[in-house]
Amino acid sequence: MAAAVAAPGFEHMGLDGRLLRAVAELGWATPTAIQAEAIPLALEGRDLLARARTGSGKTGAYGLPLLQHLLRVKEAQASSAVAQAVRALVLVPSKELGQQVVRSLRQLAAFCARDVRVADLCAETDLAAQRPVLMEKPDVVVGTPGRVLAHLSARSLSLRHSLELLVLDEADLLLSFGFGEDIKSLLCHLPKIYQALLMSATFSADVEALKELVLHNPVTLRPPEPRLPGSSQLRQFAVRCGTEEDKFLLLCALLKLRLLRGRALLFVSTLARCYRLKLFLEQFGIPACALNSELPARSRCHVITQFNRGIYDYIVATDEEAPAAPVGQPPRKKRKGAAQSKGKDPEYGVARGIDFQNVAAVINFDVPPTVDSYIHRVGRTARADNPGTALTFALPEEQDGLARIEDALAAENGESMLQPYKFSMEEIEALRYRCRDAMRSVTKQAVKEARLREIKDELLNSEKLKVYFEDNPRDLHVLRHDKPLHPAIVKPHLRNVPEYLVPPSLRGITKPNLKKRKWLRLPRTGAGRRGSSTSRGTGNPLQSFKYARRGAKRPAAPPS
Ligand SMILES: Nc1ncnc2c1ncn2[C@@H]1O[C@H](COP(=O)(O)OP(=O)(O)OP(=O)(O)O)[C@@H](O)[C@H]1O
Repeated sequence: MAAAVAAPGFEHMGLDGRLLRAVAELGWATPTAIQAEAIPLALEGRDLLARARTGSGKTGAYGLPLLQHLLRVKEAQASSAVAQAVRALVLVPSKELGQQVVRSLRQLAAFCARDVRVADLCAETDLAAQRPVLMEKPDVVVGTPGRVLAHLSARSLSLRHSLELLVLDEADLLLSFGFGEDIKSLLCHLPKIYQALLMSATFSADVEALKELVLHNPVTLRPPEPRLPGSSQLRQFAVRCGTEEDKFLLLCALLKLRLLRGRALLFVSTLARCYRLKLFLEQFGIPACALNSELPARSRCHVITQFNRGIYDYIVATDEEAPAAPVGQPPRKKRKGAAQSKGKDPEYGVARGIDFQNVAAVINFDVPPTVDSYIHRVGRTARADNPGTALTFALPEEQDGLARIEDALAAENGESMLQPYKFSMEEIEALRYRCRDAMRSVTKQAVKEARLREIKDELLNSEKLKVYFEDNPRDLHVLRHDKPLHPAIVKPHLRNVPEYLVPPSLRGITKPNLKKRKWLRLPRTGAGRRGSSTSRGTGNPLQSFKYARRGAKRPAAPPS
């Protein structure tokens, strides 16, 4: 993370002591570049348009001045008769991000929780259930534009006389998710004067249009840094695969032979592929959670929370997002109708903004559709100052897409960022037969059945999350989302990899049949998270063939 060296530390920013305590508790020693620039300006009351790379601490950059502002108002409120009111609104593009923002704001407000109340409108409860929360006039409301507008229209929320601060988080995504119209309608419910902060990982023509709508004479912050961390923190590899089978084989070798150390997010292009990959991994006894727009929001958020507690190692995610409208064209119409008719949640978003913790690697099992989508997916690793690795698997027909990404990254960084991942497939040929066997078992029908079963299970889980676990949060860990979805097709022998199938250079070193630990509860403090497994040791989770015996023929390791 690019910390601002010359900039003042948090303690010199004029922040309330309670906020400084929270910052220290989170283990934030110095402000990040964007925080160092944005916080003083926001505290002066300026409108901001801020772009900073993924994982660079944008939430703190707006969260701290927002809370500081509210604390000041509270102080004044104590001495005069100012009424309690909703003074700040944070608009987010997805429920997952909303939940995370609420969590971050509450962490930052941990020592002034009685003074500042944050309401979460992203939970999947219906409008009526959220009304009592809004009647209490929380100081901050966090929600998607659609949900906030619904409350404004139903008059369960009123901002016209009280709003003082508006934040648009992940502004580019708010538009590409089709919230443009909602935002426009929502603006009619706001007062004439308020401070606005617009945060985005990317700047596009759409964001410019939004800037015109909501910002007044803003300061534009664009720290001169590429959108992803440099190669000393984030190693990015392009893996050219000859066939679809090669992709599955390579992934199987990486995970089963423990060539890839640490936890990983695996991104695929479609829902069917999400379940295909999950079922494939199940064949080898590798549990993974699926994360996609078909699953109930409560389950999705629970998966992310549990992953961040260290309970799962792998998530297979589909980030289906509407591609941004071409430059110069108006933002797309909301895709609500189409998405909902297929049972998908238009307010779903995993690749963007979610602060997955301790992700050693992002694997693009399919090449992302756009450069932005690559940036956002890969931005889930190497967050804050942790190291990370990104591997992008590309079939011959995906090479053009990969080349576009390579060119864009090279133009941004002034050098080529994607290194070729030289892997000698011959070394893992012995696993090919098993891999083929597993792929054969994962038929279209099996995928369809797994998908249906998952939705059914997760709807039940979601209900449990609502009615039972809300009252008994200590029992939450018993609800898992990585159980096998189709045990009937699992061939038990595939779970164990006999020694003769292990590449000679790894025999006696890697332990593919060792049972993985089931539970790992990581401490939730900032300091604990930052001293994570990913940041220990060499920092390179691909320790592939580090242990290869001298003289033994070894498959090529990624260049270091
Ligand atoms: N000053 C800081 N020092 C150390 N860690 C920090 C600091 N500020 C934020 N972080 C941590 O960095 C991580 C990323 O922060 P955050 O989610 O705000 O990034 P972001 O810029 O919003 O990313 P994205 O664009 O992907 O949403 C979080 O785990 C957060 O706790």
